[in-house]
Amino acid sequence: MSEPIRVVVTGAAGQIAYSLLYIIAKGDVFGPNQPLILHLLDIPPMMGVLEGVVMELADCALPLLHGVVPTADPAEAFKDVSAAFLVGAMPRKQGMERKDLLSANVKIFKVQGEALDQHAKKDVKVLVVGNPANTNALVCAKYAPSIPKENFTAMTRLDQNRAQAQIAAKTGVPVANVSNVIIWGNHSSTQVPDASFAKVVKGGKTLSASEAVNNDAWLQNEFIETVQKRGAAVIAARKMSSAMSAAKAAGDHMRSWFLGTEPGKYVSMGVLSDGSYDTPKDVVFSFPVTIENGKWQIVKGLQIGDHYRQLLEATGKELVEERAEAFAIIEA
Ligand SMILES: NC(=O)c1ccc[n+]([C@@H]2O[C@H](COP(=O)([O-])OP(=O)(O)OC[C@H]3O[C@@H](n4cnc5c(N)ncnc54)[C@H](O)[C@@H]3O)[C@@H](O)[C@H]2O)c1
Ligand SMILES: O=C(O)CC[C@H](O)C(=O)O
Repeated sequence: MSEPIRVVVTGAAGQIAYSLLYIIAKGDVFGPNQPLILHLLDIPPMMGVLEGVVMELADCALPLLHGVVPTADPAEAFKDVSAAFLVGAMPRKQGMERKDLLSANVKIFKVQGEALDQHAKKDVKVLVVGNPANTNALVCAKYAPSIPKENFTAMTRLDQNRAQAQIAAKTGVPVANVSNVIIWGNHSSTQVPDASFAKVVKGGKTLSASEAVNNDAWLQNEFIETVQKRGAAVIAARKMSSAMSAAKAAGDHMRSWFLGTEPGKYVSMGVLSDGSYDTPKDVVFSFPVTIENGKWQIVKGLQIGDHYRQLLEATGKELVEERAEAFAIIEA
């Protein structure tokens, strides 16, 4: 068995962390032979709640969990970590606009970028879950200049999982039989769920999603809207933001990053745009990626249809606007 790695989860006393910590500590993310020391960061008023979470982690009696460090001090939380799940931020509640989150949350990611820069391992892999996730990841990367920019990513895996689940339900196959659905752009209602290159295994055959669904109008309209609005639908029903599914997706994202993608398959991640597919550069944009040896690469050369091209433009425009707003707030 290898030496334990240090993994930080911020917002550790919150909803998403409550599911995520168990997923990580039982070995679903870094593999069954990788022991861990979990660093749990939250704000001072939440230290009592965090104590309860620490008790429960102990009571789970998980063999891979070699230590737990609960703290309200970012320097201690980020010390020597190899992986960072940045969950801690305010979630949107009913009646709040997504833009309200920008002013509430963006400064957290400046502080945490600086703390990562000073205290984390230089090859730390950072996943931003806290919303607005793409722009928060951009801010975090900017304030951690000693860590490579490609080590900062934002979560669109929940959108990918939602899209896969919609296609599985429509075609009557288990969700694992659906692959290569793409999420382009921002983790917001402008995101572009795109099944043009998706595959569905049905009746022993591998089909395109278009063949399997046999309803392109559904794929180009209702499917896209359902996935774009799924987070809001969960908030309306639960009166709280998605948590169990968000935790599962965070685990999936980091697992793919550490352990790689399967041959012929790709996953979607918010990464710093290099301008591929005519997207704006220097925003964190979700692309399809393949991953090998801990390094992601944008899948190139896909032929994007006109319908999707226009949607990609709109989500890119939103990210450019968010970037301007975020840095205006930070620099004010
Ligand atoms: N990217 C996605 O797909 C996705 C999906 C679901 C939720 N989210 C976002 O994840 C975030 C967390 O959601 P939640 O439901 O767990 O919220 P929550 O309110 O239950 O928990 C958030 C926790 O973060 C803590 N926190 C606040 N500021 C902090 C700071 N500076 N440092 C450390 N901890 C801090 C809070 O005290 C709280 O315990 C929200 O912004 C939500 O919108 C993203
Ligand atoms: O605030 C929202 O609209 C979405 C919350 C969360 O990011 C989700 O996708 O479930």
